[in-house]
Amino acid sequence: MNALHSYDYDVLIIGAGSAGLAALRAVRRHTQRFALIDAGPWGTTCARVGCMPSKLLLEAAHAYERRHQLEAFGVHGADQLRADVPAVLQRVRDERDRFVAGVLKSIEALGPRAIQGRARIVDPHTVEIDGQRRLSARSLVIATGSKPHVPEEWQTLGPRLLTTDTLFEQPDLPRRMAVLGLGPLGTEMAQALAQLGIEVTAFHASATLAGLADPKVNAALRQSLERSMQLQVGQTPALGESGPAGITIHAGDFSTQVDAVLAATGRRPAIEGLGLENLGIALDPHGLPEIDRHTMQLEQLSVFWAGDVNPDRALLHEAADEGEIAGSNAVAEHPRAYKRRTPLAITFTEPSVATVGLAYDDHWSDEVAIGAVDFANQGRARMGLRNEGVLRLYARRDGGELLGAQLCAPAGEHLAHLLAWAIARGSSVAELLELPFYHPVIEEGLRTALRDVQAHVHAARDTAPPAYCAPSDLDGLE
Ligand SMILES: Cc1cc2nc3c(=O)[nH]c(=O)nc-3n(C[C@H](O)[C@H](O)[C@H](O)COP(=O)(O)OP(=O)(O)OC[C@H]3O[C@@H](n4cnc5c(N)ncnc54)[C@H](O)[C@@H]3O)c2cc1C
Ligand SMILES: NC(=O)c1ccc[n+]([C@@H]2O[C@H](COP(=O)([O-])OP(=O)(O)OC[C@H]3O[C@@H](n4cnc5c(N)ncnc54)[C@H](O)[C@@H]3O)[C@@H](O)[C@H]2O)c1
Repeated sequence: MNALHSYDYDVLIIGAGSAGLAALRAVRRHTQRFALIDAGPWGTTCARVGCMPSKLLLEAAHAYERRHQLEAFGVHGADQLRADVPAVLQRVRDERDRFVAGVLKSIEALGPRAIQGRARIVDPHTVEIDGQRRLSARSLVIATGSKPHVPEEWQTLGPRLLTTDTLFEQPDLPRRMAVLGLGPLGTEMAQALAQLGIEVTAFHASATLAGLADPKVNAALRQSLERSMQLQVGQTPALGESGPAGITIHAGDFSTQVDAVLAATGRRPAIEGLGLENLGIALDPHGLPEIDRHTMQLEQLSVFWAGDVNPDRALLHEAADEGEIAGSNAVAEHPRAYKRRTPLAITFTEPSVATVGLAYDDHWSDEVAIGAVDFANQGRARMGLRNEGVLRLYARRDGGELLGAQLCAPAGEHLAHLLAWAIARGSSVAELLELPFYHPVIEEGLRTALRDVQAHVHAARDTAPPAYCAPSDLDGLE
């Protein structure tokens, strides 16, 4: 790259989250003339209030939930078990703090190149910090993340309104809670709270839970959630009276009283006061620029965009990829276009939920063949009393290329990875059926779904199994 020393820096990265830190790693391979600006708190959303504490809470909840199966396994006395919610939350924070400490250590090592302050863009090469000093750079990376969005009426609840920014800081949780919004985040937290013994009523404005477009998978998730909580889906809840006795919430004819509300009503890009209007580019009605997701470049500017500030795929691995692309292009002579990965999104409920590759569409024509497995009678799942959920596969009818999947299934997070890897490699269903399947494993359920979809595929080539695995042997294994 041309080091144009008329600027203070080669690159300024705004936002030290997972995307900003990935951009930093890419930038450092080429130049040491960079600075990382964050308004704080430092430590990343993922480690502080996102992926890590939420999964820690879910692990505790799932462990406690297993007590319901112990009697059936022949293990007695599980009814004596109690979840100590303050202790659960303390472990969440202790472990979370370890993850955050690792991030903070890497920031400290940057010395003065880590700048504390709120950044505002003045022009495509200039950033103002806290309205005071100005810094200039050849390139900017904007990675300011997102923030919980809570409809105004619920904000009147004051401290009885929680978001995932505040949930994990609670010393204890009340007896009755409402969860508003069952996107991936609300679904995870509603199940965690319910499994820990809190009376949860979950409200969801649409009928589609955890972003699932496939109605059969959605129905399976709904059935599983309803075992531990009261669900009100398909209408927007309204806040009724709130007093010392509780908070009243209505949804149509239904009403209930709770002690606190967790709002999981979506997140919005953190662009307020960022000065995007000073870049001189077109912004949509939400104030967001159009982004080329292969270069992460904003129009022809030397300004790059990464992470949840782009609401397109607000996931950790996508934020990291976008940071890598943005950082690499911020120091490149000419921005390069990078291939993006196969879509993969997981919701860590039990059974877990995933969307892989092409998402289900109600309007698909005959070009897409669908296959499925129901885990109710799947051998290994039954052994572990985890026999619920469905997996649906979508393949190109002509030739059988695997295109996508949605699932709510035992070990779903692992099945989803196998499927994402197969889709990324362009594998056909027939090719996947040639691969080994051990016995007895949950993956045999995936094989059932592969066979089901294969039955609806028009083979493009000779799909006879290889000689070492005759068709009759395959039948015998199930
Ligand atoms: C509860 C929860 C659970 C999640 N679980 C998962 C999961 O299991 N798997 C998964 O893949 N994803 C999960 N996610 C999503 C994942 O956490 C995000 O995709 C990821 O953290 C986004 O990283 P980021 O760098 O874009 O944003 P952030 O980490 O939020 O970083 C943005 C940074 O920018 C700073 N900033 C903002 N504005 C300014 C400004 N004007 N000046 C200076 N600094 C500024 C902020 O202080 C912040 O530090 C979860 C999210 C939440 C909330
Ligand atoms: N495990 C994971 O991968 C994971 C976990 C959490 C979040 N995330 C990511 O974080 C992002 C944010 O997730 P999210 O679940 O917060 O947001 P979301 O936008 O996906 O879901 C919020 C849901 O709340 C509903 N809603 C909005 N207002 C409502 C109201 N007043 N009452 C009831 N329902 C209401 C909406 O219909 C929407 O479906 C997602 O893009 C997701 O990719 C991922």
